[in-house]
Amino acid sequence: MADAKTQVRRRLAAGRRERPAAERDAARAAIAGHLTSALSPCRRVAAYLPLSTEPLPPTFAADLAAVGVTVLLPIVTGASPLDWALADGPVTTGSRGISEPTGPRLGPDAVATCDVVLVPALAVDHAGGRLGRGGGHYDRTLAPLPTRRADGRPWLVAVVFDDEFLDRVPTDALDRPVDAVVTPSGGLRELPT
Ligand SMILES: Nc1nc2c(c(=O)[nH]1)N(C=O)[C@@H](CNc1ccc(C(=O)N[C@@H](CCC(=O)O)C(=O)O)cc1)CN2
Ligand SMILES: Nc1ncnc2c1ncn2[C@@H]1O[C@H](COP(=O)(O)OP(=O)(O)OP(=O)(O)O)[C@@H](O)[C@H]1O
Repeated sequence: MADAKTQVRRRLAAGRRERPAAERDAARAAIAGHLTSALSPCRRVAAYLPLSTEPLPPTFAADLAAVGVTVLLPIVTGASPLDWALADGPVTTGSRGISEPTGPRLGPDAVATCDVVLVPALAVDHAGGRLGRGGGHYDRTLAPLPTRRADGRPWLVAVVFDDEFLDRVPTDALDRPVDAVVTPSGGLRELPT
């Protein structure tokens, strides 16, 4: 029998596939507006190139770079923590249909040098619990960061549609809570983690 996370993931992934394109595009535009104004003062941001169903516009990383932010993008390297490269060069199609940057690899530790990490999620709860796609890529990547923000680590921001910000999502001990969530209608909100 599929575990609790798998069942919730299936439901949320189906919801994303069924979401009308016009609704998705309006949500993407709202999220980009919230994030661009909040993140434009940052020095370095770890973003990602979205899949076709995700609530971030495909141009978001380039748009943020265009306002002077250094933007890093993830590269999947098997079961290791994600590697990173700058968003300023060409992209290629990497593992599982994800677009990946082709520039020099900065190494997994580069994530720690960012002010903010945008974290993809299928859902987030009010305590910062995050449900990802199940690869554990972000959990492994974020695990080495200090637990407390006072110890100097990036702000972790999950990006979801309105109806994916839930009271509770299934989590386990390896799941790293996020510090904030951005939704189209709610904007960028800090979470009590
Ligand atoms: N945009 C984005 N980049 C990311 C992630 C993510 O969730 N979103 N990841 C987070 O860890 C890592 C890649 N992990 C992934 C895990 C599963 C699938 C996946 O299920 N792909 C489907 C196609 C989905 C679609 O088109 O919507 C497939 O292979 O069938 C993709 C990426 C790193 N980069
Ligand atoms: N810090 C870690 N070190 C090693 N393995 C880990 C770590 N965190 C998670 N994993 C493993 O990764 C797999 C997927 O974890 P989980 O279901 O929490 O993924 P997820 O959070 O949905 O995915 P992602 O982080 O890619 O968005 C599990 O087998 C889990 O044991």
